[in-house]
Amino acid sequence: MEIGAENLTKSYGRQIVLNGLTFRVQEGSVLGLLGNNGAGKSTLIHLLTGIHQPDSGVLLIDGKSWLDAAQHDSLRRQIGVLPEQGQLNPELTAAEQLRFTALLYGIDLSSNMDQVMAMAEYLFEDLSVLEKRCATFSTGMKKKLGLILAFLHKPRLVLLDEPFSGLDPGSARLVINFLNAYSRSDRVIVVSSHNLSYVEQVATHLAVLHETEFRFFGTMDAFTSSGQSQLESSLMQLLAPEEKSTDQLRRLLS
Ligand SMILES: Nc1ncnc2c1ncn2[C@@H]1O[C@H](COP(=O)(O)OP(=O)(O)OP(=O)(O)O)[C@@H](O)[C@H]1O
Repeated sequence: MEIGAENLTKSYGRQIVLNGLTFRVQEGSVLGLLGNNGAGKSTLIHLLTGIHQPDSGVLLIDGKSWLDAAQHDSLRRQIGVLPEQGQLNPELTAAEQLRFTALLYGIDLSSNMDQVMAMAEYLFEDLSVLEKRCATFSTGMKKKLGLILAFLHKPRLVLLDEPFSGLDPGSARLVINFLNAYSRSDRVIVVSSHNLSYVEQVATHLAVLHETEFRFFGTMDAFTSSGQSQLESSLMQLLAPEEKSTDQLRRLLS
C-alpha cells in the first residue's frame, strides 16, 4: 500500500500545524516520523487514519484520494493504528479487548488464534496477563497490548504513534524485532517517535517535521550521509535548537 499527500494543510483554530505537505511513501517502506514536541506528528497520523480531516489538500492511499478510498470498508480494514492514548477500555480484560477489537475489524479471532498467541507470547513473557483487566496494566503492558491490537488484522498500512515510549530496553528490542519481522514489500509502517536510536533500527525513510513543514523527507541513508553520520547530531543540526542558559533556573531552584 502506497500512501502520500498533496498540499496537505491542517490547522486548529488559528494555529497552522501542517502547511502544504506533499509526499509519497512507497510500499515496503518504514517511515520514521521525527520532530519536536508539538511539531504535528500525531496530527499527521490522525489525518492518515482518516479520524481527522485536513483543511485542504489531498491524502492519497494507493494513488486514490483517501476521502474516496475511505468509502471502501475493505481499505479501512487494511490500516492498523497504535494511537498515543485512549485505545484500551480499562474495564475489559486484555483477552476481552482482543475479542472486541477483532469484532470491530470484522475478523474471526478464533481462526487467527495462532497469530494472536504468537504475538502475545513474543511480547509478554507470561500469557496469564491476558486475563487481567486493562486498568491494571503497567504503561509498557498497555503499549504491548496496543501493538498486538494494531497488528491483529495484518494491516498493510500501520501507523504507530510513540510505539517505544514507556518500554524498558528489553521490551523495546522486542518491538524493534517485531517491526522488522512485519515489514514487507507490500506494506508501509509509519513510526512516530522521539527515540532516535530505536527509529534508526527500523526506519528505511525519515520525515522530520518542523514549523509546519518537512525539514527533511528521504531515505535514512540520505539523512545520515548529508554531512553527519549520527542520526541525533544530524537531527539537532537540522532543527538547530537554541542553547538556553540555566543560570536563572539554577538561582530559582537553589
Ligand atoms: N485537538 C486539538 N485541538 C487544538 N490543538 C491541537 C489539537 N491537537 C493538537 N493540537 C496542537 O497541534 C500542535 C501539534 O500537536 P501534535 O500532537 O500533532 O504534535 P506532536 O508532534 O505529536 O507532539 P509530541 O511529540 O509532543 O507528541 C500542538 O501545538 C498541539 O497543541
